[in-house]
Amino acid sequence: MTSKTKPNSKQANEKITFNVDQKHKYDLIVIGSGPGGRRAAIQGAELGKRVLVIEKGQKVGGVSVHTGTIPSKTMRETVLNLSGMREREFYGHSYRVKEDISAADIFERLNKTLHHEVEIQEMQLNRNRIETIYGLASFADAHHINIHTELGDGPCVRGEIIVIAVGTKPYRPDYVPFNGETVVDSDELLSMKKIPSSLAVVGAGVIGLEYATIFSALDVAVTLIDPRTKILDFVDREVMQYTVNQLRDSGVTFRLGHKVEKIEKDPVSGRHLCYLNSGRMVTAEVVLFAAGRVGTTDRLGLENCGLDVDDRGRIKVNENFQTAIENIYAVGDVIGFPSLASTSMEQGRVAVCRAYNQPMNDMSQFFPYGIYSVPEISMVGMTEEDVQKRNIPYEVGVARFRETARGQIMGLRTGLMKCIYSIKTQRLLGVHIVGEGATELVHIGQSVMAHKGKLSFFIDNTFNYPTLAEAYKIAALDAASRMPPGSEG
Ligand SMILES: Cc1cc2nc3c(=O)[nH]c(=O)nc-3n(C[C@H](O)[C@H](O)[C@H](O)COP(=O)(O)OP(=O)(O)OC[C@H]3O[C@@H](n4cnc5c(N)ncnc54)[C@H](O)[C@@H]3O)c2cc1C
Ligand SMILES: NC(=O)c1ccc[n+]([C@@H]2O[C@H](COP(=O)([O-])OP(=O)(O)OC[C@H]3O[C@@H](n4cnc5c(N)ncnc54)[C@H](O)[C@@H]3O)[C@@H](O)[C@H]2O)c1
Repeated sequence: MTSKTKPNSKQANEKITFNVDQKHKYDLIVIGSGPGGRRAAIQGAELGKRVLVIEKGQKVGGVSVHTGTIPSKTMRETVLNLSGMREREFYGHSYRVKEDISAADIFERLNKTLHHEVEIQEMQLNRNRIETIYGLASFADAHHINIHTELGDGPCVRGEIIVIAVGTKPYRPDYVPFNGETVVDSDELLSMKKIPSSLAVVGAGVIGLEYATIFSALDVAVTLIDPRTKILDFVDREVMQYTVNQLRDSGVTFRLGHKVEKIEKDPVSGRHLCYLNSGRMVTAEVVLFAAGRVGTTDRLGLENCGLDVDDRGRIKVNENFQTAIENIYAVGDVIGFPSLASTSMEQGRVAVCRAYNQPMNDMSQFFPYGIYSVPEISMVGMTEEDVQKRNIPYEVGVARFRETARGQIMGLRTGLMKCIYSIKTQRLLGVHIVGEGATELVHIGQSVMAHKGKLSFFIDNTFNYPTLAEAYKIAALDAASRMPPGSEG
């Protein structure tokens, strides 16, 4: 189902007049204070506009700060530090920095990080003289928004331009007996009181994989279930296979090609039984249901401004992030792929620049993707499958982190970088990394690609030594050794 403009009965049949005093009239209203909304608001303020942000939560920051990016990454960092996992190649697999890591250990650091992050974001909004009203926004028409606050109905506000940045929430189908403690979604996981002995993760998307591997690093017995046999299909297959093999080695159980049909609590053991369509069963103390997310559009009153959503609550936009209604834009997760904090921010900036006809460059086509599983995966550009589909003659260069001096010093036995080059032009087409520091290392490849850089860049330039970045050089030499003669580009 696609999004389309519906003739709006209220707009079409009667002209409603809203009594909005001057104080409540804004050039730009942004609904939602996540990465997309925050960046849109700041861009508006930088253009000298009077800006209001409406946020239904109690603090600014959105999913990114409160239940998504920052909490999951803080949890990962805490687990890696306290478990001593990074040092195990040297000190043995039984090495632990702290025995019996508790939920309190994890959440203490989490709360500090979140508090700090909210403070920074509030300061940013204040510094830019952006007003914030806490309450649920719902459209009265294409320019007017009612705000429902905790105390009851708040003011009706008017915006010339409106940016919807309401994000997503976990998908919660009726057949899953969520109870907030032992059958949870990814938001509820963050109020966990104790670390379970076993965890079934339903859905091997990015969220499922990240949490499955974080809990596995805590010595929890983890089973990851997904109806697809090819998980994370946007990741290079060789890199994904390498990752899955490594995870199997470290004890994660995969049930791929299996769909969960029913979840029940076993009255005797108190554990949960996940019935799979194949007839198999997975038993675990806690079930994390992470099988996708839906747009937070259900209480937005979109019908009053003539906007429609698809079956996952998402809003359709054009290349300027403009919806079917001229003065309304939408950015971030609510418009769908790629649903990243990083891309949402950029969309917020671009949407507001476009709304006010500001001259600007197009968004770069090369955005990196970082998956903070353990080990982390990151990539930019085309996968090997992409170049094959496009019939581009290519060569691949591979480097293993253990081949670098820095990798040896760090005790890395695993970690892989795969670089894809065009044979014809020698340009770098894609970088795929799995292992320590992947999400940082990928930006070197991104910069080279954005400047149309070639294989020779990595061969001719000096890199710091010892670094993991040296892997780029090793991979380039590997690719060069297989390039057909006369293909210097
Ligand atoms: C577990 C998890 C881990 C993630 N990890 C990463 C990562 O490592 N890297 C990465 O780039 N991305 C990550 N993401 C994705 C990232 O969090 C999102 O892409 C990003 O938060 C989307 O930003 P947004 O501005 O679209 O909206 P959100 O951050 O979802 O914020 C939307 C805001 O709108 C508010 N709102 C909703 N409806 C209304 C209304 N009617 N009125 C007023 N306010 C409203 C909400 O309260 C919320 O504060 C992760 C997501 C999850 C769930
Ligand atoms: N590091 C990051 O950038 C990061 C981290 C987390 C989340 N995110 C963003 O959040 C978004 C949502 O992530 P997600 O993992 O919830 O969704 P997703 O759509 O990526 O994955 C959902 C998975 O659940 C599976 N599934 C569907 N129904 C199922 C069932 N009944 N039983 C078992 N499995 C089932 C699907 O096959 C799919 O693999 C993503 O688009 C992602 O971009 C990004």
